[in-house]
Amino acid sequence: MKVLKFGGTSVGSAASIRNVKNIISSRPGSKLLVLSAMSGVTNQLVEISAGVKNGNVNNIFESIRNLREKHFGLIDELIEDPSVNEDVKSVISAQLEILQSGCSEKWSEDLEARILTTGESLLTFIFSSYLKEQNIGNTLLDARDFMHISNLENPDTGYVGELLNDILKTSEENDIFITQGFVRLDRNNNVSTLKRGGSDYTATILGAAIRASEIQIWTDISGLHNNDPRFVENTHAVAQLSFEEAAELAYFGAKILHPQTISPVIGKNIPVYLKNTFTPEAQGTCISAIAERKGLKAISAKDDITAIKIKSNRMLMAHGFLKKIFEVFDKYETAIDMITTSEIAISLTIDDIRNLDLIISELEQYGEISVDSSHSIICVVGESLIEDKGTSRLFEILQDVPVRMISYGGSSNNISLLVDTRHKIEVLKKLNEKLFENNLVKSV
Ligand SMILES: Nc1ncnc2c1ncn2[C@@H]1O[C@H](COP(=O)(O)OP(=O)(O)O)[C@@H](O)[C@H]1O
Ligand SMILES: N[C@@H](CC(=O)OP(=O)(O)O)C(=O)O
Repeated sequence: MKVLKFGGTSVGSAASIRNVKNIISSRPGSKLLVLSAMSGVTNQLVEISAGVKNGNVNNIFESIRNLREKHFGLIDELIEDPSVNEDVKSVISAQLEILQSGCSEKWSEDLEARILTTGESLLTFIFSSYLKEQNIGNTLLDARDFMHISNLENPDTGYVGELLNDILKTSEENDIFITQGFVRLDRNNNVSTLKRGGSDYTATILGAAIRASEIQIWTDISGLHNNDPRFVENTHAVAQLSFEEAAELAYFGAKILHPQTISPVIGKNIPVYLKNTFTPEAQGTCISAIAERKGLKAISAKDDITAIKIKSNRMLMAHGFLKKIFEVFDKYETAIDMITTSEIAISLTIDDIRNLDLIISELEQYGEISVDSSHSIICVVGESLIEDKGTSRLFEILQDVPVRMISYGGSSNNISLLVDTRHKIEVLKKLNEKLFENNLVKSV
């Protein structure tokens, strides 16, 4: 079985959905399709949840009306048979009524998750009905029956596999299974999400769970590009990446992949292909166990980074100092991304600032604290990158930009720079021009 994930733009209109149908019907073999909500829908649901939180009821009704029009319009374009059309609309109406009655509840994280995941339920039902009307047999699976993920960072794919395989065994004889991305049940069996963009993660969790032969992530661009195409011109798709290279790029901001997408498949050695729904013939990117070539592959950037500096003379020659600092971050379950030290100071970065005030007040006992928000980590990635003699040019290129921290040597595949977000686009452009366009860094 292969797992194929189609993102919001791939299911964002009737024309795109017809492309998806052509892609799946031209590829033989059994498939598990993971679908996102239509593009823009989850953003609207986020606004609805915010409306419930702030008591802004008028906007909620307006937004639910918009969602109804959008999905009814899609049904009218896709489903011709009047009685099927009507049946599908009545199921969608019922789901929107559940959404609306949920909006009269008191806001909670649980309610927010139920609101946010409605888009995937609506779209998968319409898509499954459309395929059936086109005589393409399929079974719609409710992700809440098997996406039982207690630990978001380290999902138990074995358990998910047991639940899903039991369901697959008793399902009708179909080659095509369809389920919702993004949704999970948490340790208390409440509906929750895999965080924004999480359908990619659903695909790799399910791929690992059923030991799929491969995972395909279909989106609106032909593979992972060597730089962020939203900010930089003349980028190109990277044909092949190792799991480690792709994991670094996803974690450090390459938006095409949810940050945790790669981790479930590394141990299972299942290849992941990134493909374009709108030009399916394009090669895209293959992510697999070994990097086929060494050297620079791509650059990504992760925003909303906060740098914390702890300055203390007590650090001089002292052992155990770093342990105490790390214990504070551990206590507040806050992950550290970058770290540099000198004899009297330590600088580190975090992206989760929910407990920043508490962390700072505890760190103050160890030294003088300074905090810089609105920074970006620029991550330069490639197998054995630091053996590449050309990388020293990186610092010449950036001599005009203030670099707050550098991480070099932690992994041989990655050099990270911390810059003020105001300089991010300038840095991405300069690196693209000098490292790729002038080809200063050669493969080692
Ligand atoms: N390095 C990169 N390579 C490819 N796409 C990238 C990269 N960085 C950012 N992107 C953006 O990611 C988008 C695809 O991701 P996303 O919008 O989440 O798609 P989907 O809705 O299919 O999940 C692309 O349209 C592109 O603008
Ligand atoms: N619909 C969810 C989940 C998702 O992964 O969407 P997409 O595949 O369009 O990034 C979101 O917008 O966050």
